[in-house]
Amino acid sequence: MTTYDLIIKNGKIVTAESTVQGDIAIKDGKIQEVGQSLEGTADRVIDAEGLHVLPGLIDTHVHFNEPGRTEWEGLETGSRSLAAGGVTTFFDMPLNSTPPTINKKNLDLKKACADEKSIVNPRYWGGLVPENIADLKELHENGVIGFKAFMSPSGIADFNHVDDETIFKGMKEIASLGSRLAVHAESTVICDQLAEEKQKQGKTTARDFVESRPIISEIEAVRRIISYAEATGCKVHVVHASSRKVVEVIRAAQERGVDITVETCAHYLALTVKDLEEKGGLAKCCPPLRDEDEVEDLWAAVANGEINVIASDHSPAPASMKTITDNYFEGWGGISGAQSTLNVMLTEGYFKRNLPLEKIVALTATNPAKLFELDGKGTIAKGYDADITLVNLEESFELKNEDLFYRHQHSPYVGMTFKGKVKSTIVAGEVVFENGEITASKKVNA
Ligand SMILES: NC(=O)NC(NC(N)=O)C(=O)[O-]
Ligand SMILES: [Zn+2]
Ligand SMILES: [Zn+2]
Repeated sequence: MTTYDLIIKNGKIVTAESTVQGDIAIKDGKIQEVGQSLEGTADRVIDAEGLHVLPGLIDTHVHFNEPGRTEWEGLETGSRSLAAGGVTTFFDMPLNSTPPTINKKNLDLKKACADEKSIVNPRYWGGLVPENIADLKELHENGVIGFKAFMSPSGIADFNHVDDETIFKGMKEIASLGSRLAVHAESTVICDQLAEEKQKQGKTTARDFVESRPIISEIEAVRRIISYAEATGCKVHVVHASSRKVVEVIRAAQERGVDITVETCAHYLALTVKDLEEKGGLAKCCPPLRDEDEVEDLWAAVANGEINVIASDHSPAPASMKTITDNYFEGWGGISGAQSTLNVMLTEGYFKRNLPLEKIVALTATNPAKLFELDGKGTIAKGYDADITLVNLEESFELKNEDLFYRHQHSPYVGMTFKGKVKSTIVAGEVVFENGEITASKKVNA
């Protein structure tokens, strides 16, 4: 009889294709067998009767800010929060860490931190900034997922946004490497001009801030990047699209044969301008939250297969930087949400809008694995990595600050009631989170 490290028995196994009751046998970090009534013994057997068993989520967009800005988050707290949220792999953004990931030396620094501290699988975006086109090749050779550029100011002094000339040159280089450019697509001209007008008139409410970063600003930047993609052949991934109107522009380009994909984030599907008004800085991000009709339209885009991936864009900061008294142009733009993506998708998607579980798995695990060529990840099947999360769909809970594993225990999702609770998260066969506790063997004393 075969001996395994772990057997997960009798769960409802969800993949992008189907949901089937069965067992999963794991050894040496890999899924060895998936099937009904598997034979064999194991060091540990988890009874998953009544639970759903999903591939661990792949969060393609987080800012963990390490090295250099761990007072905002860090790889230990950041990765723990992911484990608690059922996420087993993350792609860390090149900015907010200091130094930013814009050359191999800096990438090596970040890798060393993650190797020491992360309890889930790390991957890295490289940055494209006006100063580093000569470094892209080496970053690519050292395994970055792709390159992230800002088309408008990033809010971080050591990560400059790209002017049109740099982005064009960068895209030529990235195309020659066969890699992909991820863009923060907002128009500097539109946002800067509108913000200046508003502030001159003393208009600084949440609504004023949102109006200074309108959907057309995203559309303008996306249209420009599409033109450059068509001219250079560079593959493009638009991050955090806040509206279906942005997605429609991308769809039209896809239909012409442009290799362009799109991410949206849980907060654009769960929160509105009203939350920004009520919760203040906790709900401030760029592009900003939109109104309810936009949220519904974005869900329609999700249901219709128009979105490739859903990420958190976890961009945390200390409470002092998130406090807005009356000027919404002040205060850090970035949402703390890494722990809640699956909760949002289950509560707002599966339960409220009948979005099938299989689609949630596709958007949060299978699609990102395929798009970014992560071998052995993104589904539950023989030979794949044993990156898995177990969820109880019957359990509801109200999210409390003390439930959060972030360095700063705040989030616009606090106070919301979610249905569907993560019970365990397994990374390469090791249970790293179980019943509300981190159980990973990796211990960090930093
Ligand atoms: N420097 C950041 O972390 N920026 C992030 N901030 C947001 N989304 O508000 C982002 O992804 O643009
Ligand atoms: Zn961004
Ligand atoms: Zn981001």
